[in-house]
Amino acid sequence: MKKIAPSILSADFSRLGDEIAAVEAAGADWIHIDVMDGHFVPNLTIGPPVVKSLRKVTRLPFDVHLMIDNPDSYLDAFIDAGCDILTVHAEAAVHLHRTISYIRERGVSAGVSVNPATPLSLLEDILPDLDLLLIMTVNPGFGGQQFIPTMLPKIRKAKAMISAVSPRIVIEVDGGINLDNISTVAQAGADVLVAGSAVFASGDYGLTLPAMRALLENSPEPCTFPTA
Ligand SMILES: O=C(CO)[C@H](O)[C@H](O)COP(=O)(O)O
Ligand SMILES: [Fe+2]
Repeated sequence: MKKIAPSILSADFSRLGDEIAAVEAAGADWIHIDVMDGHFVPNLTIGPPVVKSLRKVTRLPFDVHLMIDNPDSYLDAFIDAGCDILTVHAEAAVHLHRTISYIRERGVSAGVSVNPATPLSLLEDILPDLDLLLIMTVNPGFGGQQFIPTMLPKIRKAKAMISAVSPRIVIEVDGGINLDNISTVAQAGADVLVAGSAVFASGDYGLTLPAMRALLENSPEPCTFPTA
C-alpha cells in the first residue's frame, strides 16, 4: 500500500504534538520531519530535542529529512532522538556511501534525497545500499511551493532504475503534492507521498487524508517498509 507522510513543516509549531496526534487520527502513515540549517537551504527549522520530545506523542515512523550541510555530524543526535528513517541530501554528503552505511549500522533506514537539478545517475553505484530514495519535486527549503512538472519523468526513471536493481527500495516524493496531483505522482512510481501544506492548510485533516487515500487506492505498487 502507498503511504502518506504529512510534513509537519506546515503544521502549527506552537501545537506540534496535537497536530501529529490529529494527522495520526486522520490516517497518516508516517510523520515527515523537515530539518533545515540555514546553510544547505535558506531556512531554519527544528533539531534533535524537538524530535525527541515529539517521539512521546506517537508510534508512527518518524521520517526525518535532513536538509543540512555536513550531515555526518548530526546522525547520532537524530538517531538517538528516535527517528526511524533518516534521509540525507546527496548534494550535502561528501562520502555518501559511508554516511548511508553508518545510518544502517545504527539500525535506522537510510534515505538519500536529490534536488530537482541533481541527476539520478549520481546514485547509480550506491543504489543497492539505500532503503529509500527521496525525490524532491520542489527546490528544498520551504513548504507551499508548486510541484515541478518535469520531475514526473524523473520519478518514472527512478522507478525503472530501482526495479532493475533492488525493488525493495522505497521511492518517496516530496514537494507540492496535493489532491490534484497525488494520483499522477503515485502512478509515476512514488511509494510514499509527502504532503505538507495540502494537509495542514486544508482545515480538516479528517477529510483531506482519507481523500488522498482514496485517490491512492488503485495504485498497484506495494510498499511494505517499514512496518512499525
Ligand atoms: O522538504 C520539504 C521542503 O524542503 C517539505 O517536506 C515539502 O516542501 C512539503 O511541503 P509541501 O507539501 O507544502 O510542498
Ligand atoms: Fe521534506
